[in-house]
Amino acid sequence: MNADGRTRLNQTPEWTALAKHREELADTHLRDLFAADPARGTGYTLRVGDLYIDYSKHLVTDETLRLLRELAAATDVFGLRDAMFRGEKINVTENRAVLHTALRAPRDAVIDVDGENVVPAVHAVLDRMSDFADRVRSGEWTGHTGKRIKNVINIGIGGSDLGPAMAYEVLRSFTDRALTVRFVSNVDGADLHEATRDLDPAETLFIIASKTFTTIETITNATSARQWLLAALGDEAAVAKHFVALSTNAEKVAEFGIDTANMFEFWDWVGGRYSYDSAIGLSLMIAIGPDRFREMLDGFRIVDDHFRTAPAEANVPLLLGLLGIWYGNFHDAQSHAVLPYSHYLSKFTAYLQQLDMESNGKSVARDGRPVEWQTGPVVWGTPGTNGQHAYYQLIHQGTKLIPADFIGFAEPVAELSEELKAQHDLLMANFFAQTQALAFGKTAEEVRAEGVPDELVAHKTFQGNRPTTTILARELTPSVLGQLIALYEHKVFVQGAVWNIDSFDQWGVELGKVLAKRVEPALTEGADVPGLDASTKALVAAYRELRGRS
Ligand SMILES: O=P(O)(O)OC[C@H]1O[C@H](O)[C@H](O)[C@@H](O)[C@@H]1O
Repeated sequence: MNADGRTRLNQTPEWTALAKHREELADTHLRDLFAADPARGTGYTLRVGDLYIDYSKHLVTDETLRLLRELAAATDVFGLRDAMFRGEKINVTENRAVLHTALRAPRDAVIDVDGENVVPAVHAVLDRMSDFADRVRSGEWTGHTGKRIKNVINIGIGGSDLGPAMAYEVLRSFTDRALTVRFVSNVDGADLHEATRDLDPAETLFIIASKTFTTIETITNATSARQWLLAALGDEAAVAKHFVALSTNAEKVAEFGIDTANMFEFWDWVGGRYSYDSAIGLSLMIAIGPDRFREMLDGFRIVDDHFRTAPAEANVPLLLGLLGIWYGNFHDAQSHAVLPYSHYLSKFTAYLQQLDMESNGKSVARDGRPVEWQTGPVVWGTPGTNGQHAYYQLIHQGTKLIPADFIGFAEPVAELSEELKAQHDLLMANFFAQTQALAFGKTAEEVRAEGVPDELVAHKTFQGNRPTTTILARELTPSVLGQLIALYEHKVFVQGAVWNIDSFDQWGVELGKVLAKRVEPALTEGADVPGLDASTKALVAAYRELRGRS
């Protein structure tokens, strides 16, 4: 038993049963599974909202799915889910509620944290954001000199960057094209330089996004942005018209010099990587408008409701989470590829990397004891067609098992010309062809039958049996984006619940931050930093020499 009263995961009978079942299936090929069940292609599918989910090309049978659901039941995934939705402090190491779902709750919902209903505050901020976004979009909110705001720059990092940056890209065709919206995250001065070099400060609004408002990269970039603005406008008072803050920390916002009247608030029960549907989404809301932002929230809510109420057999986030566990814990898969067949989803996987890897990249259980089972996978991927001409070789014929999600849309984006829309069928032909090739491969007999010389047969054979999920929707809309993100949020939740880890803290990012602060004086002043190891010391010396400082 654990300190939290739970049997160690890998000692449960459900785990052992899955390990045994895995052995029994060792020689089963997807070709066999499809041959045995002609209805598999339609039977192994689910719908949630506008999403059609095909999981038939997975190395699973009804029995596998039953055993996986038993594991979920034994680990009380739904119990933890209900505790999350109720606002219980399931982020145990930070003693916090986990309530990103409250960010998209309807106005009349009641969700208490420490005896207070948080929903009215959520809607009050959304209303203020909407009002502000409308004023910027209409030109009513002007810069210090009276010029209209034409450029919006979000300065933030991690969860205060990836969400809005990704969603802006995804929903580009819904944005006000007259506005230039950019995202600066890297403390490398080149990032801010490139984002501002062709802009007029008098027309530029900076949105400083930071949950804590202590993140050194963001504060450094925000300070430089203020200097850039003041160098041009020369008046401290200009800051009030060109800087707004998105944060949970009013004190630090005021300390930085932004009037808290220009601050949009969120709360410690919203994790950074779960925050882009909070005030952190302000840049996105300015770009797409409040109505579309709310459509996106509605999309999130569709999947929240589904996750909360659908029975285990039809629960899509549960299914996707369990499939990941099947491969990561019982097939030794180390990574998970997310391969969108949409140019607009180019930053989607980067966003998921933080969502998944910061949440489930843990090696101690909730009781603080080391886990004896694999936890979160390496998540990676880029838009699929480009990947096909680069790394798909390894997915098709390499030695590693890489389960993958394929995400595609039936309709091209509305604003494309007819000629460009005509390319969509070719895009989607690739989409369908790839999962077929991955699942079914090409046997040596088939290769031989094509007249391939004997010495090349092995090279041209595709083993197949590579599992994929296909996620298909009619079109890419704000609602569909919300649905997709909520789907992955809850998938990550399911996996963390089974693994019995805290998916909502991120202590693993702290050490590097502390060391960076300690190392900096060694770079700038040549200070003798105590505790520097021999390798780092030599590297610092080389750096100083290269910069002509020694
Ligand atoms: O929003 P902030 O407080 O500036 O934090 C920005 C990011 O930095 C941290 O180091 C965490 O790893 C992330 O979870 C967070 O999203």
